[in-house]
Amino acid sequence: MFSRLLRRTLISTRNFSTSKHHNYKVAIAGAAGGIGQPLSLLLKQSPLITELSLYDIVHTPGVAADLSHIETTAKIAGFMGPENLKQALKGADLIVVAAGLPRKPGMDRDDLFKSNACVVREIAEVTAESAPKALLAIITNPINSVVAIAAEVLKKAGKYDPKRLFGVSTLDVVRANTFVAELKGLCPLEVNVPVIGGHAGATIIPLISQATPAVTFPPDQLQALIRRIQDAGTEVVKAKAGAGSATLSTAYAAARMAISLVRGLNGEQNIVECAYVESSVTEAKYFSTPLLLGKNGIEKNLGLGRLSDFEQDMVKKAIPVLQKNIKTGEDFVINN
Ligand SMILES: NC(=O)c1ccc[n+]([C@@H]2O[C@H](COP(=O)([O-])OP(=O)(O)OC[C@H]3O[C@@H](n4cnc5c(N)ncnc54)[C@H](O)[C@@H]3O)[C@@H](O)[C@H]2O)c1
Ligand SMILES: O=C(O)C[C@H](O)C(=O)O
Repeated sequence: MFSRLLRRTLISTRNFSTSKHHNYKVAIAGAAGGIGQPLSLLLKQSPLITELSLYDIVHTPGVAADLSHIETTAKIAGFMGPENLKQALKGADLIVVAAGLPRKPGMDRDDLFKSNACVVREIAEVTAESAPKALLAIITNPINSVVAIAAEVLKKAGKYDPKRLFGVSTLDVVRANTFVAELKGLCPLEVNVPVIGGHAGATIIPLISQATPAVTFPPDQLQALIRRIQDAGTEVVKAKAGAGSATLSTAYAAARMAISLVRGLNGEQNIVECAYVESSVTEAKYFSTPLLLGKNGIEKNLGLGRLSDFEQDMVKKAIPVLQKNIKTGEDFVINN
């Protein structure tokens, strides 16, 4: 009785539930990490996923053995080391990348580029070879730049489909929902705040004017709220004091995004998530906006919607920053 109740609770969490059952293979790169482990646990709860492939350069046999005892549908397989990456990704419908270094206090996300660029390049190269039709969802920072690396690698291999590549910025939406709910005394599950732009500092643009239910704040409280959403990653990095960055809330957010992508593949209607994707909505080549998801990944980019003057100004300021971040990613592929 208890276990059934627990299972129902886990799989009926917001956006995790589904009525149809199909066979989807999801691969997680970086599966033994601070995000990878709880993300794998959350995805093990989804009845839509029948195969969960766990890849890392360390510890995957242990993580896989542990998860494989859980009484849910997904079959678990663990793969360790680059020589097994091809097999880990083979035939995946969705690949989620949480591999690479996290921040320490005093660093910004761009400081991770040097170490994480190669990791994303390697996984994108093997994706092109092993699972060219997979949706590729990248959590690894700096998202603003590494999504461009994956795109360029896939283009080089002749396998790029802009509808299938996503930078996972769901955590910004999750945080915005939580903080707005706290300030207004609302249930967070009923709040939805689109967050557009990118995933670092001033490129994180919460659209409070488009929140549902509608909410308003005096200007100083609005400024403080936006600043808190933009700095929330740093808030966690500081609190963890050298032990890494957000892992549990990221795993929740990434699981929400992954399940939404799989529900889209499964033909469910009206699945909308914000993510950082190739875009013609602004002058920045990649930009996060709400996306309608479907059988081929992005069904429709829902665009910016109506912005307040303040939000328009934030977009204007974010564009040159994003353009610079994107160029860093593109140049890395050209020069290496
Ligand atoms: N998008 C977001 O919202 C968001 C939120 C939090 C963290 N992040 C980013 O996610 C990444 C992972 O964070 P974490 O806290 O899980 O770090 P972590 O160090 O705990 O885990 C990273 C894992 O990646 C593995 N790894 C390293 N190189 C690899 C490779 N070449 N192939 C496969 N696996 C490899 C490591 O062995 C480790 O298990 C970081 O870059 C972090 O900045 C993004
Ligand atoms: O802040 C970080 O470095 C991790 C992540 O991008 C976050 O927003 O928590």
